[in-house]
Amino acid sequence: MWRNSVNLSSNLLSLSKSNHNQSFFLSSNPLRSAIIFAGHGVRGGVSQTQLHSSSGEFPSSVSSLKLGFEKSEGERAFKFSSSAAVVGPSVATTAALAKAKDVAEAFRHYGRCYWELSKARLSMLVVLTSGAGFVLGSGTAIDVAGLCWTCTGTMMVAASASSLNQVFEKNNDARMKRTRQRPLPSGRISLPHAAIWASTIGVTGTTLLACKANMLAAGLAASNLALYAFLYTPLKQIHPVNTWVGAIVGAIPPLLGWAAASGQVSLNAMILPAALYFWQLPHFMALAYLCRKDYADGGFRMFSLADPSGQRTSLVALRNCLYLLPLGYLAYDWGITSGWFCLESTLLTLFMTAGAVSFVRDRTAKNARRMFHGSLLYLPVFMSGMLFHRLTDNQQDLTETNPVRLATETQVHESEGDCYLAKPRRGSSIGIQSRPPVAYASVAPFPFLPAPVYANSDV
Ligand SMILES: CC(C)=CCC/C(C)=C/CC/C(C)=C/COP(=O)(O)OP(=O)(O)O
Repeated sequence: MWRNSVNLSSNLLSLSKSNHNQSFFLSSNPLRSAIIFAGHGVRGGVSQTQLHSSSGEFPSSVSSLKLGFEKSEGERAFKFSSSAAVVGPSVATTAALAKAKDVAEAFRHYGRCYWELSKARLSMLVVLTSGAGFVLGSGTAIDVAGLCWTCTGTMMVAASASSLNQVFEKNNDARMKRTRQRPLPSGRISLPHAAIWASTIGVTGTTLLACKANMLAAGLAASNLALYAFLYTPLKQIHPVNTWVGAIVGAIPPLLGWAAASGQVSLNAMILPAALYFWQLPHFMALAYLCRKDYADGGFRMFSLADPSGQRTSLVALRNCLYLLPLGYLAYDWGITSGWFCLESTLLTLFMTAGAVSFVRDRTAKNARRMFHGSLLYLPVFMSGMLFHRLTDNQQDLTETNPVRLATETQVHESEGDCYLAKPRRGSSIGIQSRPPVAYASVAPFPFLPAPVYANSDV
């Protein structure tokens, strides 16, 4: 590290417009500095210039630099007068470096503020759920570009929702240990700046979804933003029902993804949203129990506040774990995944339920934390399992319309370690076709015989 300090005319460079004898100061605000530099066709006049350097860094702010300039018509170059010819370029370099450093610092500072305002890790989880919904809602081929656009749009709208949430909760966040270091309560960014950031990315993300996915996906994203920022957020200070409203907010992104891929929402689009809805209750009940003092300090009316013993909180968590149990079977029954997912999902849910049972029986912080960590594990495993065992339309097609091919391909897949025996996807035109009895008969006892093809099976 080394320090350059510029010592010009009693440590100041005088920046003046010769016509008006007006001084300009290079602001520590990089934007202002940039505007000052870019906005004037100037010739720099520097006198009694002296440079000295000692160990350390560049001055973090150049606000103490005062340069003398003569305005020169049409000349945009940053030029020094001849009296400064010897040291001029060094001074220019130093000033430019200081300015660049200021700009870089501003980028870092605001970048970090935007990252925190966006609750970036939560928003990325939201994007994962939306991406998973997109893949599940895709037929046979996944539109990768569409997936990327959907994820980008979802990220922007989710970031906007989280930023608005912090704009509205600035004072509450200031009173909570967990949140008082956030950009707004800590004063690192102003309220209007945060609001402008939130609005800009919200509008951009929604527009992106409307243009690159479809209006249904954009509508779901915008409605979800409104639900989170304008209903859930104020409800947190009014009524414990907020957790259930928040669970709806968390459940919508996979539906958004499905809608972006397929242009519609149907019953079989609901498995992942339902999983997210029920999953959030044990997750947030554990959090609300562990942080109940903090929430009370912040003025939030969480369910756990009115339940000092934690009994009702733990029962809500357990009940919602149990609601997760049938989802694996439904995913299989509705033709979304193979039977393996039914098995895996059931085991996984039983694992999380065991955590909830321990919490019900012994309501300690340790058990609440265990249930919380179990919930953290649950979601990625559940989603990965669902994606891994998902059935494409072609695979579902095999189950109903071409049993011979099904039998053959099932053998192939069984030998590969995964059998995708599945029921037809509900609501799919493939799944509801009925086949003439002879077609069934051709499978067994003579599976090698081709099934007769009927031009119109209704006849
Ligand atoms: C597409 C779109 C708009 C998606 C939005 C998804 C989203 C933001 C989900 C968050 C769900 C939720 C209840 C979080 C907790 O917020 P909190 O306010 O209780 O958290 P805090 O106490 O940490 O502020």
